[in-house]
Amino acid sequence: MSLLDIRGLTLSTGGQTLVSDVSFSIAPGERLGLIGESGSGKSLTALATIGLLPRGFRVQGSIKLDGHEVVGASESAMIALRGATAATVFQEPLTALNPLMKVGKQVAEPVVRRHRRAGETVDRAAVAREVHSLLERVSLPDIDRIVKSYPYEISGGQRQRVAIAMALACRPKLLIADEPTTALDVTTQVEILDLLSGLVREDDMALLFISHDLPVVARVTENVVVLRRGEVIERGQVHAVFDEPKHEYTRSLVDAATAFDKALGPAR
Ligand SMILES: Nc1ncnc2c1ncn2[C@@H]1O[C@H](COP(=O)(O)OP(=O)(O)OP(=O)(O)O)[C@@H](O)[C@H]1O
Repeated sequence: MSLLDIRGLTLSTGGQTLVSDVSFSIAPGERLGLIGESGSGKSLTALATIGLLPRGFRVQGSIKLDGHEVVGASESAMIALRGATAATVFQEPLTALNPLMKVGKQVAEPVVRRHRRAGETVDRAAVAREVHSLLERVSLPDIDRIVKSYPYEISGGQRQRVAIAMALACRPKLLIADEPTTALDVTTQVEILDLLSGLVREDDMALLFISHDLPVVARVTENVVVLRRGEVIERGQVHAVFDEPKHEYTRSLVDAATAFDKALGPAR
């Protein structure tokens, strides 16, 4: 059974159809990239998957997340799925982080939530140990300082590592990463991409990775779906699509990205 199965997804608002008849699925452990230029409907598709579309959207079709229908699901049903089944990392880590709460406390929240869901009681020391090991897994330096820092006291790349640690704390079956490196400089982008890629493999998580950049997607996923103006125009193994794009639009994405690809260097 697919972990995520999207069939005929159509999203419209204010008389405009922004995503049209999109279908794709992700098997457990599979890494799928969703690419397309700005405004092609990538983020709306991701938000629909976790039931977080803005108000006023009409949703047609079906989204099954770990066998549960998301379209028309109640908020309480979605709360049960978010985090535990699908966790998210967004472009701007500040949106995931509370600016007024120290990093250690923020990472502790999903840890405690996960234990509560499992009906387990955990003491403060055990939570602190888990927070420490999560921050270690995302290769943050000087963890004792970082747990006591506010988000504005650490760098953008470090904030994104914290956001990834919070997603990992949920132990999700599916990680949805929406342009997680776009806001970062090229060197930090490469580090975060390689980190994400390694973590997803280690934990055998499935990954829905959203980007406008084909080389970025090629670095972390095996398959790709290409969106243009809300429609799927091409799909396949990422290297096949990269080497021999069938559609002119995909070709233009490949061409535009070549310079960046060179800057990335070889994948680990
Ligand atoms: N709340 C909204 N109300 C109306 N239109 C919206 C809303 N959110 C997004 N859109 C429109 O839907 C289209 C798809 O948006 P979406 O954010 O999914 O694109 P994207 O492919 O993720 O782009 P980007 O790479 O820039 O994030 C765009 O034309 C956008 O302007």
